[in-house]
Amino acid sequence: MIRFTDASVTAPGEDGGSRTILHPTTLELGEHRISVIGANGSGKSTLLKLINGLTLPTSGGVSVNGLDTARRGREVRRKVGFVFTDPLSQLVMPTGREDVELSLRGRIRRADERRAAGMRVLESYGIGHLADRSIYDLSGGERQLLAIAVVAAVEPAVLVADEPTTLLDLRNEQTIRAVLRALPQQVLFTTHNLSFAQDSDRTLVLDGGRVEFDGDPAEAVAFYQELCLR
Ligand SMILES: Nc1ncnc2c1ncn2[C@@H]1O[C@H](COP(=O)(O)OP(=O)(O)OP(=O)(O)O)[C@@H](O)[C@H]1O
Repeated sequence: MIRFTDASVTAPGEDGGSRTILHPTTLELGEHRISVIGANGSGKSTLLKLINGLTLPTSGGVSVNGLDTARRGREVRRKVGFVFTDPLSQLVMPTGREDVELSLRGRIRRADERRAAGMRVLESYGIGHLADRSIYDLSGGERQLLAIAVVAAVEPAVLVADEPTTLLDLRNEQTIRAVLRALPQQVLFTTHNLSFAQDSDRTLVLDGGRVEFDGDPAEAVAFYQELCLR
C-alpha cells in the first residue's frame, strides 16, 4: 500500500518566493494498476517521483508498505522500481546484457548464474537477441522494453513508469502496454494516451498540482476531456 498523508511539494519560485508543485495530497493507493493523467506541468511526474523518494515531500509524508520515503529511502527504492520516460537516462551500461546483470548484482552473487538469469530476463521480454548490442543501436521500443526488463528483473513490489509509451510507434506502444499489463506487481504510470490510461483499475487526474479526480478510468478520462475544454 502506498500512502500519501498531506504530502506537498514546493520549489523556489522565480520571484524569490516558493511555488507549489503539489498541493497537500492524501491518498491510499492499493490497486494493481493505477494511471495518472493531466496536462503538461500538472504534477504527474512529481507525484510518481514521491513514491520512490526521488522527490521528497516538503510537508506531510509518503510511505510504501509502511516505509517512510524520507527516512527509509534506500529500502523504499528496493521496493519501488522506476522506469523513466527516456530509457537512456537510466540504462548505464554499454549493452542490455551488462545492464540487466548489473541490476541483478545485489540478488545473485555468482557471475555465471547472474549471466544466465540476465539472459532469461532478456529472452522473456523478446530481446535476448539484442543482449550484446550497444544500447545506442537499439530502437526506441527495444530500449524501452530493455529499461522495463532491467527494472522488473529484481521483482520490485511496485513498478512506477513515467510516460513509458511516449516515444513509441503504435506497435511498440501495444507491446509495452501488454508487458505492463502482464506484470504481477502493482504498476503506476503516467501517460498522455487516454486509451492507455484506461488500461488501469483507477485513474488520478491532476490539474495545477491537485488531484481533481480519482476513480473509475473511463469517468476520469471524460472528466479530463471536459477540463481541457473549459
Ligand atoms: N525541482 C523542481 N524545481 C522547480 N520546479 C519544478 C521542479 N520539479 C518540477 N517542477 C515544476 O513543477 C511542475 C510540475 O512538473 P511535473 O514534471 O511533475 O509535471 P508533469 O505533469 O509530469 O508534466 P509533463 O506532462 O510535461 O511531463 C512543472 O511546472 C515543473 O516545471
